[in-house]
Amino acid sequence: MKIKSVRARVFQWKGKTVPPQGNFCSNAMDLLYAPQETMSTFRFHSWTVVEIETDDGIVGLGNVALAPAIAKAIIDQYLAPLVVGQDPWDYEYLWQRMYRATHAWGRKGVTMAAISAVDLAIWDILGKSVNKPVFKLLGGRTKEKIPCYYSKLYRTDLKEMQAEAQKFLDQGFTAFKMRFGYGPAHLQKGVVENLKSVEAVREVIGYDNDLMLECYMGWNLEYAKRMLPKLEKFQPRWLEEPVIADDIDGYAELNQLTGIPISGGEHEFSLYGFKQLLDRKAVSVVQYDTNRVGGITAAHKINALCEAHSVPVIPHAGQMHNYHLTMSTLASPMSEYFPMHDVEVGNELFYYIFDGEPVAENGFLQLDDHKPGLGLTLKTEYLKDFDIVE
Ligand SMILES: O=C(O)C(=O)C[C@@H](O)CO
Ligand SMILES: [Mg+2]
Repeated sequence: MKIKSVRARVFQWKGKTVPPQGNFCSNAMDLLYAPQETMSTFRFHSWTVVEIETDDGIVGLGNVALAPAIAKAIIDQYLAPLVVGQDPWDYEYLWQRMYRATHAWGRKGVTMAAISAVDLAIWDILGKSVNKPVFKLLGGRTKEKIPCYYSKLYRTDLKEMQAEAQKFLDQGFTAFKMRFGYGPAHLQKGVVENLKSVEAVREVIGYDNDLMLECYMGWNLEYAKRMLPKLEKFQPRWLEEPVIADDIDGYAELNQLTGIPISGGEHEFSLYGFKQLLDRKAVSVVQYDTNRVGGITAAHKINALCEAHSVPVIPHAGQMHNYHLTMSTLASPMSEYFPMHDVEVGNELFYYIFDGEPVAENGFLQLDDHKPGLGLTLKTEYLKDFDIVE
């Protein structure tokens, strides 16, 4: 079997979006004076879809959400020529070819995200060519079904957050991730508001359900050191991305500071990036995203590294490319789960592009043993809401 063609298209959402609401998610731009709404650079309103066709007519689907137009350019100009004419079963060789050919300017960020999209499509081909789901090629079914946590609860009016938490508690979720709205720039009032929001959600879900706290790189070391002791009484399962991804020393200091585990990794890349995080005990939960970190080829290696370090892997974002990694290893106890809703930040855009995503039931997800490859197809229902750039 040989790769015949690589097609990368950018799906640009032009449908309805929920307008940004104030401080609904702390983020790295909060620490700067930013004339526009600070979360604007972290909205995912476009997505690049990669379709790789083989000489015997199998089409593999990959995807990338980070800087999708740039990722497409990297795929078209640099990565596609490296894989066309090659055997997709030589996936390690092809991954190394893409990684080393772009090493001078790649390694992390959008280049590794572009490599991930090509790698996902290759693994989709592999599964389809042997009529097996990808997780069966990685280690098989390690769980009867995948526990997942409800992830949204952006900072809005406290009563609205409580109603949202109650709605999904009633749907059987036993784990919830909420977002802080405030950071160092919002002074002591922001500290009080942050603590109020955690108290409000705990009031609804109680203490026999898990609560995870998301900072999305919006704090700094000094502020996180002030906040962590104040948060201990709420017994969070983890505090996520308190500082920017490059501040590994900051992560490591915070991870030893209190009994609250620090999580991160959705903005880290490659096996080497996670070796650094684990060697320095910077995180207690690893959260790579398989469409960023280097695809399935890289994520599978990182799963083994995490197993050796006894650090759990709970990939960022849910989505099918991550579910296969979680299903295939005991090192990954659960998945993140975004429900489908109106397009807001954009993590939910995946549902408008692809069919095949499992819907959570009572806080669990199921994968089909008999659905080959990643188990996704392109959805046609919302095509009118996208401009598609070839
Ligand atoms: O789901 C996460 O962990 C994210 O970081 C998503 C991002 O949009 C902030 O909520
Ligand atoms: Mg996150």
